[in-house]
Amino acid sequence: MSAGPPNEALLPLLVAPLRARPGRLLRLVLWSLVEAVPALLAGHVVALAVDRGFAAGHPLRGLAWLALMGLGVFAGTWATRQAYPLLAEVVEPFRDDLVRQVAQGSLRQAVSGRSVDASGVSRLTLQVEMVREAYAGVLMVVRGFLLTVGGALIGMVFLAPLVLLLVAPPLLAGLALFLVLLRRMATAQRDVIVADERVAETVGAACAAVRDIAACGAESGVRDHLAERIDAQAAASRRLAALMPARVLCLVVAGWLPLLLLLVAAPGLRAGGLSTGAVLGAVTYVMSGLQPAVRSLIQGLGGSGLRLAVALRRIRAAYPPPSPQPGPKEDSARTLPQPRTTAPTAYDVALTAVTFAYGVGADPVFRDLDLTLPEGGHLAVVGPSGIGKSTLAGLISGTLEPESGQIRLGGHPPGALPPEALSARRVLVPQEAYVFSGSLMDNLRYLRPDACEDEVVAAVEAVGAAPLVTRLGGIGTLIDPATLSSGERQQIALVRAYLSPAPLVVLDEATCHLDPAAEARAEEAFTRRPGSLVVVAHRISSALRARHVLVLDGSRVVSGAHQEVLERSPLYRDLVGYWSDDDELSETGAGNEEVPVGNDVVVRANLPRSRS
Ligand SMILES: Nc1ncnc2c1ncn2[C@@H]1O[C@H](COP(=O)(O)OP(=O)(O)OP(=O)(O)O)[C@@H](O)[C@H]1O
Repeated sequence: MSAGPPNEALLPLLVAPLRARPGRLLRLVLWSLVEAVPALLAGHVVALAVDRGFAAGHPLRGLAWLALMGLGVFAGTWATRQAYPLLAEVVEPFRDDLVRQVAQGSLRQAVSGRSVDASGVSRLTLQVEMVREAYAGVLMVVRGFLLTVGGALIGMVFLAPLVLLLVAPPLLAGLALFLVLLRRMATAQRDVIVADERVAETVGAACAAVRDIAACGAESGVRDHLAERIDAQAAASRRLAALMPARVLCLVVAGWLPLLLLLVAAPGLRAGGLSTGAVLGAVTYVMSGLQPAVRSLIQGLGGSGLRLAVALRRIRAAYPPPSPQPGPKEDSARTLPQPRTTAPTAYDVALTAVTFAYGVGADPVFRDLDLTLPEGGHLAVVGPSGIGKSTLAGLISGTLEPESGQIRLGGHPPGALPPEALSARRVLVPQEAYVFSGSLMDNLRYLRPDACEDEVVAAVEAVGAAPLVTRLGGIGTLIDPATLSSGERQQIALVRAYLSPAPLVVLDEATCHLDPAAEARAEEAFTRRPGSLVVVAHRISSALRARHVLVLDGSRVVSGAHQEVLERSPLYRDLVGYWSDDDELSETGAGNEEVPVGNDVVVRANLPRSRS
């Protein structure tokens, strides 16, 4: 999961749910205006009650004014009751949108061959709940602040405009101070969450590997590593805690300083002609309006607001919304996918001195590997089981990062490309195909939602999945992945990849559950598809179809055209020789099925074990 927030402004994100529901927003504003009545009237009513009632020797009249205020409070409370359900109607769809975003982001990662961190997904869904609560809290606090402070300031304008000069400057200064502080607190809060997650990650990994740690005597190393992360967590928490007292300063400046100035200036105001009631009314506006509103704002934004900002940014960073899909193409272009027109990005592949190992201390699967695949290339990767074919597919596709060396996909490190840009360049179909519950149509065009029905049908035909689609009941049918065989799932994933706009297709034994004829049909379709093709060969026939072959045989890497590799690689000669020596099988071509390249049957094909 990404640790840092994207540079995305939060305000538009928070305002968008309100703007998306203008009717509710209007009703909310109207009820809020009614809610503002007590804040607006408070100072005036007190001034009238004092000047015309209590101070003028008419206590009953004074009480009557205060009773009028009671009516205003009652109206405000009734309006609050009406406004709450409207707030819920804004907040709940906002939560639904976020959940949808997390679910769709996970799906996109799964179908494009990226591994999905299940615990990360569950952490994020918890964060969605946190965002929902915090968003509701922030809406309440900000709305309350605007109503109360707005009402009090307008009330003061009508009561005694001079008072505003004493109240507004410290109020604005305190709020400005708080905004500056809020930015620093948001950064500190994010650091605390990231540090928390790092501790959880280390503890989780250590618990899972406790036997290995004990067996290797690595306890002290793990302990030191964990201690480092706990110290970092404590330091982040201390940094956040150190900022908290500054909130009090903001409250003092924005909430208490206006009151102090008012009290100090009271004799002068009285001497200038302001009545006792008006001075008391101004004090009421500050004490019962401004001050509580400022306190709620500072506490609310400093608590819920920070959680909202950090959690929302992390969700957006982990699962950015998909970029808008291009509109449907002209009818004449609907029969085949057009990768180069929909994704006009470069997609040549270049690996330079790439070294990769699974974990520190493990033997590298590749050391100083160089490989180039120009745009439009067709490469088959051949080698015994466990030699690194899937690892190579992962490196090319950006699901694995090299330990050293460079990988470039269209000139960019694939692992560093944003998910959308990566999906626009390449599609990886792993051995275990991913199919989700839903309509077959949604599954097939998941990587190209704008594909029209003709395009989907053409892709189904091309890949040879028409009998499967007919058997399932047509492309509109709902499917349950659990009822599909591995081969059927592979066919669905192959059509999905064929339809995708990505010009580079990486098939990692993606046809291993198909029979040889079905495999040939699918692979030939991808060969005709515009763009590049990398096939991790399950059968040697895949290599015979490719323009270039890369043989990984443990001690070295041999690549070139079929004939060239045949001359240079004994392993490749063995594989192809076995295939062509078997007359009965070679006549039909179905013999390919008997010479799998990438699993244990290789041993039975008389390949020396030392080569693997
Ligand atoms: N996630 C992993 N963690 C640790 N080691 C791994 C991991 N995945 C693969 N390996 C190891 O890396 C080496 C290369 O594996 P890889 O899956 O790339 O080989 P392969 O040629 O694709 O094999 P196969 O044909 O059986 O799929 C193997 O020794 C394998 O055990």
